[in-house]
Amino acid sequence: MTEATLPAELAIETRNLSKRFGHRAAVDDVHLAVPRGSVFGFLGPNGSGKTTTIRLLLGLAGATTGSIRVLGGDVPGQLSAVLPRVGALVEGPAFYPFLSGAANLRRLDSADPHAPAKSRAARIDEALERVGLTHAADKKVRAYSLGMKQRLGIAHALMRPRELLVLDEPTNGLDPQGTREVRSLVRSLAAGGTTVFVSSHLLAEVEQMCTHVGVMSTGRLVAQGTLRELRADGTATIRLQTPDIETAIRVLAGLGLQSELSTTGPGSDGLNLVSTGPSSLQLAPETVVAALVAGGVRVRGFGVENASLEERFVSLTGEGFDVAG
Ligand SMILES: Nc1ncnc2c1ncn2[C@@H]1O[C@H](COP(=O)(O)OP(=O)(O)OP(=O)(O)O)[C@@H](O)[C@H]1O
Repeated sequence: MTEATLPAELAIETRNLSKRFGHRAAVDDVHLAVPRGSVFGFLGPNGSGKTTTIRLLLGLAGATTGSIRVLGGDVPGQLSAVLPRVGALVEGPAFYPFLSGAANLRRLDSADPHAPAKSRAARIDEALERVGLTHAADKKVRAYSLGMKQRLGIAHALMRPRELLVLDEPTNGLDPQGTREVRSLVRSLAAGGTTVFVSSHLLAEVEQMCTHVGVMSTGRLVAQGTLRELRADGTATIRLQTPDIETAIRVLAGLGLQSELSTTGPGSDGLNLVSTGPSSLQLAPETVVAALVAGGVRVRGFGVENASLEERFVSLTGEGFDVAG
């Protein structure tokens, strides 16, 4: 293997990871590969096993079988070396409503034996600034909106330099404004070089925030890769109306498309052809039409449909996703 073909270093890697509750596998033979520097969207419908996987990654629950490496260290074996380098927001931290945001961070940080007391005040200021809460530092948390509380949770995760942030459904329950705040925060953290592993049941959200995606369905990881790779895994469909069926089939085969006659379409007399091929062919309509015309095909009707990411996920999981954010 040459250097260029070596896989990028992984921030998270699991092999054969499974977690059973009684007879039911909440996580079923999952091989996760999260590259360093990625914003990895862990996408799946409710109940598909995302939270359970995250709890395993953080050593909050034990796996039934399989292995986990986080930032190069074994979990749970090397958890004490790994965890200080990981910031996590799982199930939302419990804040005291009668204390200010800054005072809550002080309490949480002083309870952390690894956190140096000397730099505490400066670290709190910096974390609040990174999540855009400096103006509300002295406000009591009971006066915070949900979005502000969520950002305070992320500030807590950022109190010390982190190589990896794990966020479980960070926009759940937020209003559109809070959702936008958290999404833009995730993007800015990633721009600063932190690997972010973020779970979501919203496809649109993952498309907006993430570079990579892993799709969970009933405990199994049914696809993972870059967003671009997953889009390219779909099917492109071309519909053509022409009297020159034989020639058209030949020309389209030359472009990598398989054709069959169709009874539906604009032509009612057997002149409709439906051709399919992988979306990765990235065929532009003008390219296909030009090839047909150059091959002597009389094009009387033509259309291209590329499978959307949503259709791809529905076909993978057998379920619809909420596509709105
Ligand atoms: N402690 C537990 N005991 C028994 N079953 C559990 C336990 N924790 C989770 N499960 C089950 O495992 C499955 C996966 O749950 P999990 O919470 O990981 O899914 P999820 O994708 O995070 O969904 P959600 O977004 O609703 O939290 C579900 O069927 C759930 O009921």
